[in-house]
Amino acid sequence: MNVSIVGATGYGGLELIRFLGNHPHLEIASLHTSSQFGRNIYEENAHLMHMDYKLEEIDAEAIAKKSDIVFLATPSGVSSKLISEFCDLNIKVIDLSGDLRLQTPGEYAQWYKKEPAPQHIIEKAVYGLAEWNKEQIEQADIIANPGCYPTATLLGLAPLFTEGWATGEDVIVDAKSGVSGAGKSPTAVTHYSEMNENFKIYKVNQHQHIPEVEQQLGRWFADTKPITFNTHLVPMTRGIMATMYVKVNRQTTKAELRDLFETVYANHPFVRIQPLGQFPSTKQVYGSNFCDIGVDYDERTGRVTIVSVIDNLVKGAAGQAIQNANILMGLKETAGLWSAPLYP
Ligand SMILES: NC(=O)C1=CN([C@@H]2O[C@H](COP(=O)(O)OP(=O)(O)OC[C@H]3O[C@@H](n4cnc5c(N)ncnc54)[C@H](OP(=O)(O)O)[C@@H]3O)[C@@H](O)[C@H]2O)C=CC1
Ligand SMILES: CC(=O)N[C@@H](CCC(=O)OP(=O)(O)O)C(=O)O
Repeated sequence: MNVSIVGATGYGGLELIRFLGNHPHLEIASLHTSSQFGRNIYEENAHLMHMDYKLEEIDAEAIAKKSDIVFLATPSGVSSKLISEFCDLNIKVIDLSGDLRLQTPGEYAQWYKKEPAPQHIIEKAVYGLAEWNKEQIEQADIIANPGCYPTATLLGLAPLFTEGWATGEDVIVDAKSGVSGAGKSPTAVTHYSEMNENFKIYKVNQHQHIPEVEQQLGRWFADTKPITFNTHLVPMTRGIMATMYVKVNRQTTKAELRDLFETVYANHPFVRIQPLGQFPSTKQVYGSNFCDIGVDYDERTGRVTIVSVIDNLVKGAAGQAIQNANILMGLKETAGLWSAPLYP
């Protein structure tokens, strides 16, 4: 089966190329750019010197003739425009941006400060949280790949919200990301001398992933109230850690809580639950599609602490997009993705 990538020169696109290069069933048919036509992908990306792909312009009809799936690894505000061109063609679309995730266009305009995609397209898009929406993903024509922070957050909160443990109130998410989460172009916030030996909070109570997390929590548990969700930049290249604090509607024990997580994710190979008393670090998932989760119950406060880590570029972007492509094409979910994290 053939796939094409639009936005191939960005971090998400490059990570798609890295994994697809080893995929047993998906083959890269073409790579597309809005600014580097005719150049070879390795010219600015020396780590791909063993590959030979000319960057092509973005022509939806030509892409649909070559490929079964197109990945849009483009900034928000771009897919919302490109998507219409692909919609009437015989090709599946997996969008890595935030453009198709929010079902209410007004909410997208409010949080992204951009024009939303057409309503009929948003309605067709299936939210690609691969562990939870598998049946819908199998039938989808358009997949909205989840954001990096929402992936770590939702996988951590899902057992409580789907199994009737959540009160729906007072959820606090304290999340941190490596700098590659901000994409390839350096900015005044992300360049070396600003980020090295620094630690920053940003978009306080205004992060665009807040409505995405609340939307999915509300699907699982209708009485979900607004969450507190804040994000920090850490001077590392990859990785997200979301530390979450949640009140539950029962007295429990650490062991019972861990059993819940273990049971819920028993058939989901990419989610690994830590033994009791152990908590994950970002390095243990580096370069991989795993989401590792540690849990604890604080008897003094009645709060649950959940720590969830992913690699933002893999499970948080390209890896989950390929996992979704696998589900969409009826392949084994782990195809092309079953590799150990890079360590140390
Ligand atoms: N980085 C991360 O950890 C994550 C990113 N995402 C999302 O994935 C998407 C890609 O992110 P990322 O790869 O980090 O971003 P980058 O900024 O690294 O890359 C984006 C790419 O999009 C292309 N592009 C820019 N403008 C246009 C345009 N007008 N039309 C078509 N293509 C364009 C550029 O390539 P060229 O100039 O060659 O066209 C660029 O290389 C974003 O929406 C991001 O929010 C989601 C989860 C995690
Ligand atoms: C570290 C960092 O800056 N991360 C970005 C993630 C952006 C992203 O993935 O954007 P969408 O998913 O909304 O398209 C941020 O916090 O905005």
